[in-house]
Amino acid sequence: MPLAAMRVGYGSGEGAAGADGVSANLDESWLTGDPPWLGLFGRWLREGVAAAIPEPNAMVIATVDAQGCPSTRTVLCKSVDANGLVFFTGHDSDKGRDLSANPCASVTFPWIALERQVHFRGLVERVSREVTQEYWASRPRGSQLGSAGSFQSQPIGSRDELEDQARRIAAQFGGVDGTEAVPVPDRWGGYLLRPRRVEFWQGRADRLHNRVRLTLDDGGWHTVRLQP
Ligand SMILES: Cc1cc2nc3c(=O)[nH]c(=O)nc-3n(C[C@H](O)[C@H](O)[C@H](O)COP(=O)(O)O)c2cc1C
Ligand SMILES: Cc1ncc(COP(=O)(O)O)c(C=O)c1O
Repeated sequence: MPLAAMRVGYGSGEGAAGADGVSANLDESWLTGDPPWLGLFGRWLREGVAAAIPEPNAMVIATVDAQGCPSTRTVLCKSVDANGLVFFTGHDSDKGRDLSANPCASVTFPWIALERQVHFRGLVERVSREVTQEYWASRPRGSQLGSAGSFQSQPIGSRDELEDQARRIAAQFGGVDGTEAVPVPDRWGGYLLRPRRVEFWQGRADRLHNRVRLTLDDGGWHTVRLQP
């Protein structure tokens, strides 16, 4: 089928895997909690988990380099609370360098199977070393060794070289089957995105979608409905 002819209609509820609130129109009254995005975001995330969509906590994050050029890639959101969204990555990666130059990011949860997306934008800061260490300790040993064995976003000559490097570094900590703790590399850690703008999007028929945006200013959170 030609790309130009590929399209899916929204708003029938059929693609939505039984999630609540799909047939009803997204309404400002759904915004509950403090901050007011928290309740609905938590509900949609839980519905994504219940609907077994792949990696419901995956979010596409855009960062901007010192020249003002954006880049996007996917990361996993590892916690959410009233302060914002936490993810973990390499400080020397492209995104880590972008965030040092320009500590602002935008993320999208593309829950297409549920006919929904949520966008966040805000300032990003590093979490404390204690928070990073606690999350690191919860990761499988293989993932710890994978992160320790990779200098994220640096070039490497071949797959074999990457595997040799990872094996060498794993051996320093007793190897894949060892029991010696793998320390968190200094170059790896968590970031907190503190939202100042959040948009909930719900697909509807004939591209007449629902969009509700919340914005934080000195007076608190304001809600506005946007045209699709
Ligand atoms: C579903 C999925 C989840 C990912 N989660 C993470 C993550 O949590 N942290 C991370 O550093 N990279 C993650 N990655 C890899 C990134 O997308 C990316 O390739 C990497 O962070 C390097 O990005 P950069 O060079 O733009 O900094 C994930 C990739 C996918 C497809
Ligand atoms: C390179 C990389 N780092 C970190 C993560 C985050 O996941 P986890 O901490 O669950 O390993 C991922 C997930 O895909 C990843 O690909």
